[in-house]
Amino acid sequence: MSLLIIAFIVITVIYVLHFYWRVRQYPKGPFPLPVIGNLHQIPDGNLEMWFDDLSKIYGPCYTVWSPLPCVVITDYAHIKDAFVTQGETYTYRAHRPPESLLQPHENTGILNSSGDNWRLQRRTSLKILRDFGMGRNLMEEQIVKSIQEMMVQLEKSVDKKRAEIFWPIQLCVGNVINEFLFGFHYKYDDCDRFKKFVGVVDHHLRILLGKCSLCVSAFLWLRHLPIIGELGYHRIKRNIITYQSFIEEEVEKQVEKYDGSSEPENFVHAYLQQMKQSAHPGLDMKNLCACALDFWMAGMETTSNALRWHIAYMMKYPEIQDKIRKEIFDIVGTSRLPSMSDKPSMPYTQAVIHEVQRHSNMVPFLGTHQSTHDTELLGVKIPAGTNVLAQTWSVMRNDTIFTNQLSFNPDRYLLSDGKTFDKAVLEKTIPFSLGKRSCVGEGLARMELFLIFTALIQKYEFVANGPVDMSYNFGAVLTIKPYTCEMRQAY
Ligand code: HEM
Repeated sequence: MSLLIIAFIVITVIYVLHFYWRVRQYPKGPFPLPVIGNLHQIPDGNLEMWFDDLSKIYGPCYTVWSPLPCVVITDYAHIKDAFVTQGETYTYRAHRPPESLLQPHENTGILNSSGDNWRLQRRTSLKILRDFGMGRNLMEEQIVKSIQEMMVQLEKSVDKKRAEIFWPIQLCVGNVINEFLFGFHYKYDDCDRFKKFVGVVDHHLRILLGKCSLCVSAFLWLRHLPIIGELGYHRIKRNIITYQSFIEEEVEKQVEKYDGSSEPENFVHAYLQQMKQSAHPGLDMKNLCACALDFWMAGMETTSNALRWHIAYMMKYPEIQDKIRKEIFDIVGTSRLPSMSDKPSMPYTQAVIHEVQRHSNMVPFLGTHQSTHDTELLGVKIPAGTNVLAQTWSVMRNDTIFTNQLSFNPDRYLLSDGKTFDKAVLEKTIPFSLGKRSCVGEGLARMELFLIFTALIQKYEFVANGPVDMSYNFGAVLTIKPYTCEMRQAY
């Protein structure tokens, strides 16, 4: 018995010494405890604020033990050094739950894959996106079609004194992705299936960041325990399985329809054509489904939520709303919808879109990047295999290039002529991240934000029903709380 106790003490001492030896290999952060790391200090919500507060104590590069070591970087210089200057070193993702649960097959798709397969899927998807954006610009046509349907819906069925614009915007953005991926639109009066899966994604983004999932991520065996396993693993997995089957059904339908050689009409067709033409073993059905799932997941909540933020800011700052509408009327008039060819002539509107993205700061930190080998970040040693979490929220909130950072001021993006963009300010506005893993859908998202936002402002004046509440729900995407508004005809 006493031998067992001595063995236990010796093992514990070795473990503790080894743990603190490891702690010294990483940038200094809040003091971690053996086994649990900083888990006891990690707040249940608003992680972005906690990370920001820590950066004021430990600087812009520090480690949080969750209980796995995670290096947090919170300023532009470190993010640029990691993802641009040393881009190749930080392209891997951490292959652990909860992120890895998104895909039914390991290392498939774009969002959570790594290495050669990530490179292949990203390259193929970007090629398809580019092909659809060229020539007659299918992407713009699809967005305009979705806008027209949304406008009809807003005109006929919404109580304009207390309008709820949540679903019209969601369906408009959802239909753009759906049309791009699978070539069909949901009808406004027949979209229960769509609503069900939006609910699944929304739930996923909320439950993803809980403490239980952090524990399971560090100690995989915990998923077999009753409560922690349920909260940190099984409920996330169950939630996402319904969603995966929805995507697989839609892909299947397109596979049956497409002959493999005619002009592709949507992403699934184009990917099938690539499979046939290149015969690359990495281009297969598993990866096709995984990419489609990533696009649905990454492209819908972000863009629809961004548009809801835009309208909320317009209600809070009616004088800015009027100024945009004046620019729209001057350049586009009222007889047609705004188009992408109008964009270069509308610097003020562009400045407002940049400022909404900066100020709402709705993607607080990026998916985990992992270092592939021992390296240094601006002189600080980072061991191979370290998870790096970049908090772009802090850059866009604190960087001194943004004078009066907390005020909402679109003019900060324009030089005194009111037309030329201030490149230094733009450079640090990074809602889509930087470098090799930056957002694949950035071009599409920017097009949607411009076309949908300007179409809404052209047609309606949005007036708040009472004080505008700019608070948000915390999650992987910071979502503005649901609101109603009055919609007055603008012309
Ligand atoms: C306002 C809208 C959007 C914002 C703010 C946004 C932001 C981001 C951010 C911050 C990342 C993470 C980059 C990193 O880890 O370094 C990302 C990745 C990604 N986004 Fe977006 N995104 C938006 C819209 C879209 C759309 C419309 C699509 C597709 C149709 C899309 C597809 C993706 C994909 C596939 C990735 C993973 C890239 C990779 O891991 O290589 N996003 N996005």
